[in-house]
Amino acid sequence: MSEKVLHYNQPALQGALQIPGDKSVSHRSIMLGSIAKGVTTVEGFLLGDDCLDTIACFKKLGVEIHVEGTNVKIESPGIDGWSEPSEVLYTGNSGTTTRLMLGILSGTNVHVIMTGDSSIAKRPMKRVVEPLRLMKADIRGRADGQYTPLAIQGTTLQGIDYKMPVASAQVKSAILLAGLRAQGTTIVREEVVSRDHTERMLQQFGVQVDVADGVVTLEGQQQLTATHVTVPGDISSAAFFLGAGAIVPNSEIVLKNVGINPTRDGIIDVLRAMDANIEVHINDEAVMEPTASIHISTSTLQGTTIDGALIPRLIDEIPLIALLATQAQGRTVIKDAEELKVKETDRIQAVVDELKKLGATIEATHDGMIIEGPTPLHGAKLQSYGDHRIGMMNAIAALLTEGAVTIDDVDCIAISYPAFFEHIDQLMK
Ligand SMILES: O=C(O)C1=C[C@@H](OP(=O)(O)O)[C@@H](O)[C@H](O)C1
Ligand SMILES: C=C(OP(=O)(O)O)C(=O)O
Repeated sequence: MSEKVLHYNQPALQGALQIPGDKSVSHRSIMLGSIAKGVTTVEGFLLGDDCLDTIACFKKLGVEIHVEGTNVKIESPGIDGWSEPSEVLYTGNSGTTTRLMLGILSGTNVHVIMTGDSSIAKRPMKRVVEPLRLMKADIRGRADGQYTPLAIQGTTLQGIDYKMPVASAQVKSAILLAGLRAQGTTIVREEVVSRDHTERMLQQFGVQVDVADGVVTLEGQQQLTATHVTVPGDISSAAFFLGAGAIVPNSEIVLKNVGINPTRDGIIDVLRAMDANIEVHINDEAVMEPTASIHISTSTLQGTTIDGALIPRLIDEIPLIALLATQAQGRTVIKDAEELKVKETDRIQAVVDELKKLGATIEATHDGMIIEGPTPLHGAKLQSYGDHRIGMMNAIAALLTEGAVTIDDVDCIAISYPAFFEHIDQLMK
């Protein structure tokens, strides 16, 4: 665990950044490329620790994967040709890897044991295991399959018609990926729509998936056709610099290659609602995952309310949004965000505790937080709780303080954004 002392002395941020690959799309490119027989190529892959753990899992299943810079070549015998691994699959810190792999592995003919780090060991897996068991999956784990380590014996699955009890793309994706192998039709019904990268990418691999009014339908036993995947930049990574550009004095930033999938772009709506100086220049709407160049400059922000269907569209950006709210005029209310409690750490508690240490006026509620602004922030000793998004929120806060901010663990930031500190330095030149 490496500590870092940040003493930026209130810089102005100027210039352009190329945003690195989207974590959700990168995971899925390896997964679908491994299910498909033949050669799949990926460009713009995120070399974050979570995505590298996904690659390591599929290598253990006998898939050949070569990484060269941000290009990846996947040569797979196809899901029916995977070999039974003699070692445990390690999913690290990645909820996405663990939950989507559960769905994929349930319908294979291999036995696998999966485990992750100490954070994964606390994250709820029953939300995926329960619907998969209804599909006849054979999964065992601690507390009746709630926690890792998990043992999966691949078997023949049945399609399911499932109403989602929680807005979660990981649960939806696990069911759809199991449904691909199942007998009959699989239907997933969402009351609040979660990110749809799996549906989009399945279509790109030639799978017939119907999506209408929050209902996703696919027929089982479809084959995937190997293809080429272009990964858009990660809007969840870009968010930290969108935020920095809006609150650090005398700043003007251009973020290039930002994925603006409408199930992910809630941060743009929030910045607009807060009166930020933001301009979005769309590159090409016709591609599977559209991207844009986003211009942002120092803004006088207003408080806002964030709730309901907006929450899944910005769930990972809430730590950063809370920091923005400390600099906005008036009250910001974040509600309907209980899901934050079951991320890498309890993000409601972590955000409130760390921003309070910096001098913010912020209170936790049962499903979110309430922030009063603007408040000047001062230096402090902060914790990341091994959570990359909390680590990055802390580091962006350090751009505003006169005194130094010490962060206990900055290594965790490499989970989703290995170039994060280089990018801060790039904008300060
Ligand atoms: O499907 C995905 O790639 C993800 C879905 C979200 O989690 P939930 O499905 O738990 O909401 C998100 O928080 C996570 O960072 C990535
Ligand atoms: C919650 C996150 O990821 P995961 O669920 O894949 O660990 C995240 O990246 O913020």
